[in-house]
Amino acid sequence: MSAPTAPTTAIPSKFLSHPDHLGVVAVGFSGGQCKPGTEAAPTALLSSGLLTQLSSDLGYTLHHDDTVHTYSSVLPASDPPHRGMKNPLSVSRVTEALSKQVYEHAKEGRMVLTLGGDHSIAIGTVSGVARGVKERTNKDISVIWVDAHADINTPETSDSGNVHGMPVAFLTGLARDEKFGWLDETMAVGGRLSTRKLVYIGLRDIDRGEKEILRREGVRAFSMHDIDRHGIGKVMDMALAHIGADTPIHLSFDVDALDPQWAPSTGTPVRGGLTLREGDFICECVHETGSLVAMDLVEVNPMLEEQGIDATVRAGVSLVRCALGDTLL
Ligand SMILES: NC(=[NH2+])NCCC[C@H](N)C(=O)O
Ligand SMILES: [Mn+2]
Ligand SMILES: [Mn+2]
Repeated sequence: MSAPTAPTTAIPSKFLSHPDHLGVVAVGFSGGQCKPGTEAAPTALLSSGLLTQLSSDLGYTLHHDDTVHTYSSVLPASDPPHRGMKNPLSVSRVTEALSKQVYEHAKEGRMVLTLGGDHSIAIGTVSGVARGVKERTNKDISVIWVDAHADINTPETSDSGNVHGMPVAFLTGLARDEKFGWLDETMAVGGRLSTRKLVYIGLRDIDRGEKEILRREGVRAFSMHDIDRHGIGKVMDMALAHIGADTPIHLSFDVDALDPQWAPSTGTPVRGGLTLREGDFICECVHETGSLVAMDLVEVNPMLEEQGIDATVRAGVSLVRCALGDTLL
């Protein structure tokens, strides 16, 4: 077995057989919430030259089908609410298809980058990565969820019925539904995501029912309060210590973790968030572990706050570059 080769500046990931190969999946989906626009995010991110930067600056070999997937062939003709969830069948079918795409990259031992789309798509990405990594390395992944929100509502605790507020509940098995039967099968290999293998960073807008779940499950969560108190450096030390060095990491980055000053074009902005530099720092630290196996960038909405689109897209590009090994010096 030959030693894995690293991209120009990036640290080769310990858990990938091809750390310099990057699978890219572009997901044009907005059905996990009610504001149109997140389906246009991948095109905005791609046309800013993100992939060229990843190949020429960072040295990745890209595996991308040059398609922004809308999954129109699997979308149902009618999709009535179910247990209060909006578009349940659409979310289920899209995330099922996405899970397979992501799994194909993960099982080859590539790094996987998914450009959303709203955050409901993480049901597909995390399940696909978990299965691929488990089959290849026999290890369970950890998830670092960077977000203003916890996205751990069950259909019953959710006030909005938007599934982008529920992906963590489905991934952990705190919520189950017969419409998401495929998820039980996909996660049968590695088991559901354990709440002990989940770390939140950037939280500041948590629903009452979610607070109860976080407390009851003892989830490791770093809110903006913790970042103010300890500084982002200490918070990252604590977050990564909780995960440990021998665990593959999936980084799911919701752009609304950043303060709206840096990322205004997003559907559920919350003031008092991370600076862009803090967001980049989180990504740099995760990269430095050498444990990263996948990243999602979600909730960019080019149809909102039109004066802020460029800033939001640039912020997104910067986060991805940092997670994939760009360095300041
Ligand atoms: N991925 C997101 N931006 N989620 C926002 C969720 C907001 C709220 N907690 C809800 O359940 O609807
Ligand atoms: Mn959010
Ligand atoms: Mn989110």
